[in-house]
Amino acid sequence: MLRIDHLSHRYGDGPDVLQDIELTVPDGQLLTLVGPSGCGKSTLLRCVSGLVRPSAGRITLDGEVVDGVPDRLGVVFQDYSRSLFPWLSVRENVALPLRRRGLSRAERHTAAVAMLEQVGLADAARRHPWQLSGGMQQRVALARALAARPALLLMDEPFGALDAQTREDLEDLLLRLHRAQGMTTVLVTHDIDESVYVADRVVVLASGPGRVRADLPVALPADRDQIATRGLPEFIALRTEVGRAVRQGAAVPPPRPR
Ligand SMILES: Nc1ncnc2c1ncn2[C@@H]1O[C@H](COP(=O)(O)OP(=O)(O)OP(=O)(O)O)[C@@H](O)[C@H]1O
Repeated sequence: MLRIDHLSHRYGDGPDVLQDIELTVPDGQLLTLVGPSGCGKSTLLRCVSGLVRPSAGRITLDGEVVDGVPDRLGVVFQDYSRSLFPWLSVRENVALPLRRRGLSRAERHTAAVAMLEQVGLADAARRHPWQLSGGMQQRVALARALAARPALLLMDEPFGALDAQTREDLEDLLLRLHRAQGMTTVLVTHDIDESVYVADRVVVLASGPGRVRADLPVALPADRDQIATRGLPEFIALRTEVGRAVRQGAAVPPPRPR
């Protein structure tokens, strides 16, 4: 279980970016985090990843205080072109984090190939990241994040740079992998439809300073389908509610339409 307890954060002597965040994420939940630009979503993710030490409060993962990068953590960021090592093959990129788990070279090889099969890229194992499309590179990044079977997966706008069709394919891939591995997942997105489509729960942050504005369970059938699910009245009602909470949570209200 991931627990965020009275977390506040400010950079240097600036104003509070996050204020008194309280969240408990049960094991295996897929939580999406949305909110107006600058409300502190990435900062919260950095705190959870142990990369940023919060100014106040604490984070625990399975009861242990997060005060550095947790062992059983996987991360995927938006910028796939910079997150993969261009001089390593796709398989070597995926196998790299497995070194920390003390696996032999042969075991790392086998685990990486198995993971690449799961993301539909077994045939690309010997290629280099720069020889792949953006969507394929992000599949590699996902395979690398999940190869070591993390307990916690953090994703910051992972599909933001992809075209609409590829984005939908990757959303469905994430759902499949999440079902297979059951890792607790926190995904930051700007896309309100995406935040509802992939989630078990949507948390909306308000800005100035960032705090929890809405915490909404997603009561949609577990089997999601890009066309059928998005057409359900429950989906449409929830995306409207999330959209409204995001707009109300912006520090500066958007201009009224003339
Ligand atoms: N390293 C930093 N030093 C100082 N201020 C920072 C730093 N990183 C972020 N901030 C500030 O903290 C606030 C929250 O930024 P953050 O990137 O966490 O928001 P966000 O909700 O992820 O934004 P966006 O949706 O635009 O990506 C912003 O005002 C930003 O300028």
